[in-house]
Amino acid sequence: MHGDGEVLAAAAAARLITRIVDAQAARGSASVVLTGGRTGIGVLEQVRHSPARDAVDWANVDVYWGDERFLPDGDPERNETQARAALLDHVAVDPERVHPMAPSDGKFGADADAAAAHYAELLATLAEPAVEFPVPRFDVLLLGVGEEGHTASLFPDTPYVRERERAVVGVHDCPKPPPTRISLTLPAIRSAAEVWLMTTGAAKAEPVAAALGGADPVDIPAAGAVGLERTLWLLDPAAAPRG
Ligand SMILES: O=C(O)[C@H](O)[C@@H](O)[C@H](O)[C@H](O)COP(=O)(O)O
Repeated sequence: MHGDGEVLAAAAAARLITRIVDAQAARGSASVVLTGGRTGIGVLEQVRHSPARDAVDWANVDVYWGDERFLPDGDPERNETQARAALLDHVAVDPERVHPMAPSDGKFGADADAAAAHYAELLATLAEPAVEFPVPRFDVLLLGVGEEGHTASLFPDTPYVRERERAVVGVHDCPKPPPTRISLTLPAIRSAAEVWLMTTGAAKAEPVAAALGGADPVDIPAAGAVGLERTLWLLDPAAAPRG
């Protein structure tokens, strides 16, 4: 990553470190939901390179994923593999508190729906009692944005972006490879305290403008990604709507 993309990733990394430190000061721990894609992984790399990363008590960070590419364990295209290489392998996270989505050669084999249901159960188990939607408190949920407006692995005009009941779904026939994925749904995403949408480049200007302009999430899934307390768009100049 270089140029404006790198500046954006570094700025987002600084914010992320601050957000985690603040959550830990308030509650003793913090929970972060990671995303895939160049920007999301670029931010994790910037966290790794930041001297301020040592202000975080990494053993008290809960790590989740907002979506995963349903591929074998260790596949270089898995979001988990990339997040570990970018950051998690370099800080003292507690392995018990890192919650990747299942790979396609794990306990559920090639059944992405079963793997998704299992992740939903895990989230429900870790949820605080009496929450509206059965997921843990997420202090910050990171997302990227696709050229056609997808976010996490929720693509336009699919049953998955319309899902209302389940927190996690197996996603099939995705236009962006690989075709099979696992994703949090919009209700799960909307249960996060803060949702940060991060993207760069002119190719993203259109979906960003549509989402900020109040598009229907069925057409532009990123438009439906809203945090309970805050929704933050972190953009470089090329992706930002022109005033
Ligand atoms: O696993 C994935 O592919 C994603 O989580 C996906 O939603 C990604 O964040 C966007 O497609 C943006 O990706 P870029 O930052 O690479 O454009």
